[in-house]
Amino acid sequence: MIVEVDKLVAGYEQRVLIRNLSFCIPAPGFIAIIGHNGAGKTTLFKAFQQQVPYQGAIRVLQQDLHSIPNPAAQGILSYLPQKNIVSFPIKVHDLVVMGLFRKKRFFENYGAQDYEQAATIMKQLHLAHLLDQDFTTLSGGEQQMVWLAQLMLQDAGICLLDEPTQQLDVYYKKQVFSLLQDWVLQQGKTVLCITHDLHNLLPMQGYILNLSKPSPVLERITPETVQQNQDFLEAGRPRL
Ligand SMILES: Nc1ncnc2c1ncn2[C@@H]1O[C@H](COP(=O)(O)OP(=O)(O)OP(=O)(O)O)[C@@H](O)[C@H]1O
Repeated sequence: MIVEVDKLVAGYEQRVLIRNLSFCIPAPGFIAIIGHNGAGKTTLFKAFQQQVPYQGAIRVLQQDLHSIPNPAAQGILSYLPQKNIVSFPIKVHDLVVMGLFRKKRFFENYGAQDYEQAATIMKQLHLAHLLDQDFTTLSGGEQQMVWLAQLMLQDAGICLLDEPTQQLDVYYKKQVFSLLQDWVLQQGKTVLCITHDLHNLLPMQGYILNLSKPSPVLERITPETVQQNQDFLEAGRPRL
């Protein structure tokens, strides 16, 4: 079992957002996590990172997440947050290369080979022209692509992506979903991706987990399930 969520209950103080959520991902797969604003999608990722208290269990590779010290440093989990702000000038290649952090000792510098790896990833994403630019001068969408490149370099088995296509134009949205599909099918990664871009899911192989439903379960992505979930979300928001 790659990921197993068992009777998960999580939220903030008086407000329970995730009630008794259970699902299993037995083999590498793509899971689109959808739901209304405030449904608890990011909160689910926070539970994966032990940033909110929860009841129930989250197991990865048959191990309770509570018992794995720093899963990011071990290459088990990587996480791309919704907002990732950098407020100081830094070259794009210096930011991307940091994806190799777990292969470095504290204060060890990145070398020529590391920068080559960073450049290769950026070429794969057709973003090599940005390598030498100051990250803070890039457009929101370009910045998002750079974070994805850094996450690719981390090379973790399970990737948690919080709205990775939020600021992207239609071309890049399509590219990113196709890239995520390649991560799963060719590299055996498991990708949990929060998204509001339901129509981009149509060509994907994988599952939908709709956290706005009263009892969310993994639903295989088909034109019918995408439409059914779109209709469900458009029909109204649950009362809080
Ligand atoms: N630290 C916190 N303390 C109290 N409430 C919080 C905290 N963080 C988030 N919330 C609330 O929990 C609810 C769910 O937040 P969450 O970020 O999980 O939603 P989401 O499904 O990811 O939404 P969106 O689609 O808007 O990103 C929101 O109403 C939010 O205001």
